[in-house]
Amino acid sequence: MSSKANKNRESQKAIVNVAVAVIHHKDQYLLGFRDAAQHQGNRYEFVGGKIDNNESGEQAVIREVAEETGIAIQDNTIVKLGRLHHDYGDKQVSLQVYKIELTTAQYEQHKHCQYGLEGQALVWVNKRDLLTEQYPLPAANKTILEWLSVPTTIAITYPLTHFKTHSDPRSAWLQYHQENLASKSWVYMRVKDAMSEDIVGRLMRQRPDISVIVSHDADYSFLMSKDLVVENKHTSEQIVAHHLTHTTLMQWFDSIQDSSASTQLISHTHPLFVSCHDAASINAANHLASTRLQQQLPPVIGAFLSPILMTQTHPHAEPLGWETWSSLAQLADMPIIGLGGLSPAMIDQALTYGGISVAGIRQFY
Ligand SMILES: Nc1nc2c([nH]c(=O)n2[C@H]2C[C@H](O)[C@@H](COP(=O)(O)OP(=O)(O)OP(=O)(O)O)O2)c(=O)[nH]1
Repeated sequence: MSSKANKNRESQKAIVNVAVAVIHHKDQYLLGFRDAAQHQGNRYEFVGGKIDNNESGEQAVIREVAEETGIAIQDNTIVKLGRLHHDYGDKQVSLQVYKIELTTAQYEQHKHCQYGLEGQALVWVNKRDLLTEQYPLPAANKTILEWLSVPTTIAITYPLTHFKTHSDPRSAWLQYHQENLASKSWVYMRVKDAMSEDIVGRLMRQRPDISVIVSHDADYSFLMSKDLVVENKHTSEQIVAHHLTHTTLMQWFDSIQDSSASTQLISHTHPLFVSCHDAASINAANHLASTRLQQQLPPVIGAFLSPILMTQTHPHAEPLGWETWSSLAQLADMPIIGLGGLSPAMIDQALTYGGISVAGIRQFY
């Protein structure tokens, strides 16, 4: 084989490790433009570049942002959003993606810069335009946009048993959530009752403003009915993701280890959230995330990692505490959502410890 062919083979096999910086100030996000001559050229990109040998992803992201934009981010909170592998055919990349919020002073200083330090065009775009793909990005970034769609707070419904003293618990559950859920919130419908589809469906019809996460194995096909168009939106569109409990996630993982068992089919239609409590379940979640990317299925967009603190709903579960939670969060290839004894105001603490959102029941409505 010629040395050129050998070289081609080598370059196809080698995975390029890249640090990617999602830099934003509130809803304004910074994009660069990739020159036509570059790999994946003539597209927008997040600031970033190759991770050097002996450099961590975080060190690389600080260096790349300084080299490309002159913005010094070493004192900002740098949160790992996720890691993903993408095969472009001519090149394989492993992206380590970080989210960095600039201070108002940093943003004011750089918001009018039209060119970066390497002569590349820079542009600030609003989040809605970014997520609706008004700015073409490399294909691998599709997953990053899905990760960014996850809001900083997620409300979780009370279990049906919370209303067990009421004469009609299902009506009480429905009325409580209909009246109390915050406008336009993302809500994880955790009813903990096998026969809950009808009340979840009714809540969705009564509150067309909310986006919902539902159990991956519940049957919501009735929401596809032609009649269920509320405020110009089809009710089924309210389902933004499916959810896998810790138990289901581990069952899926066990089934892929055991070649004689049939692997559980998990939603081909929606992105996924999973629940994790320890390193083993995060490992399973990482396998699930990479399997879905390989199969070009909607990605895993978040993992609820719990319990951080003592909770009233799970009084016997040993809390992880912030330090352990943080080291587990670092292992995950997807955005981490803090859960267990938190309030929405604890988002800054969650960011500092490596999470991107907080979730909960009582204080989140
Ligand atoms: N910076 C950046 N790179 C991205 C993004 N999405 C994505 O797939 N990539 C890919 C494109 C490139 O193959 C690689 C980035 O490496 P790079 O910026 O050092 O690549 P380059 O072409 O400038 O480097 P070179 O080979 O010319 O030295 O990661 C993104 O949002 N930002």
